[in-house]
Amino acid sequence: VVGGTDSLRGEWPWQVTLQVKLSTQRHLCGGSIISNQWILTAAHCIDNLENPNIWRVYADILKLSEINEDTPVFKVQEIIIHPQYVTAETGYDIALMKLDKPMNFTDLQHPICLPSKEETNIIYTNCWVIGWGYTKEQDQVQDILQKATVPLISNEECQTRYQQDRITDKMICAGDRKGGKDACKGDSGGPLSCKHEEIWYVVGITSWGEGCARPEQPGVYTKVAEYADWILEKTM
Ligand SMILES: COC(=O)Nc1ccc2c(c1)CCCCCCC[C@H](NC(=O)/C=C/c1cc(Cl)ccc1-n1cnnn1)c1nc-2c(Cl)[nH]1
Repeated sequence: VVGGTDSLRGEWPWQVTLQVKLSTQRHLCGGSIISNQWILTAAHCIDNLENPNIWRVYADILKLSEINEDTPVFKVQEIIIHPQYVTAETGYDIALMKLDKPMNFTDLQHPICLPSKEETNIIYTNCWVIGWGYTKEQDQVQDILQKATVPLISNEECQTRYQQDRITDKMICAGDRKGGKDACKGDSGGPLSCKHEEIWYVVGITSWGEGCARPEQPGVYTKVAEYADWILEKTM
């Protein structure tokens, strides 16, 4: 996250770090707890990593350095990638991971609400991008989970910023016109979390953008409300 600050422990109890264990293990993407056995993330995180057995899911983590062999970990029994996904820029950048066992919820690890399809005309004014990603374009993954507020912008304005791409109605954009705050490498798959009438919703999934926090280059997120039916069909 560019332009963010350190999160507090328990501030984002639905945020998980999705890690891949090959010869070594490392953070790959963010994800959101949406039920006791399902994690929501971006399909592009799974590119060429479709084998569920290599994934490790950690919840209730503030610092990546707190993860070691003794840290409670979830394995993944199933990965569902949206059937129309090809690349992040062309959309359908959404995937589900089924945990090998149901998670016990605590104050520090529990789900975020899904926005419902009917609520696609809510004006969200309190949205946060969260992650352990880079704080500038050439950087490295951060130890402490970062947070930054970003304003949602209209798809019409977003389309004017991305003439080479098609900003579809299943995408949502966020960022200040002057830049400065945005997701960056290592944040993708994580939630764009918006608080509305005292309840938090996963309004977006961090997907793509041209550089990080550049002026007039907003972040592009998968618009979760447009996939409510698909998520319920796959997870119920
Ligand atoms: C020590 O461990 C590490 O360093 N891990 C580790 C460290 C970094 C990375 C990995 C692992 C995952 C790579 C493959 C999967 C994922 C591949 C794509 C992914 N993109 C993003 O996270 C955000 C994109 C993004 C999103 C918005 Cl909304 C706006 C601007 C964006 N950016 C534009 N340019 N940069 N960001 C990414 N993630 C990384 C890179 Cl490198 N790129």
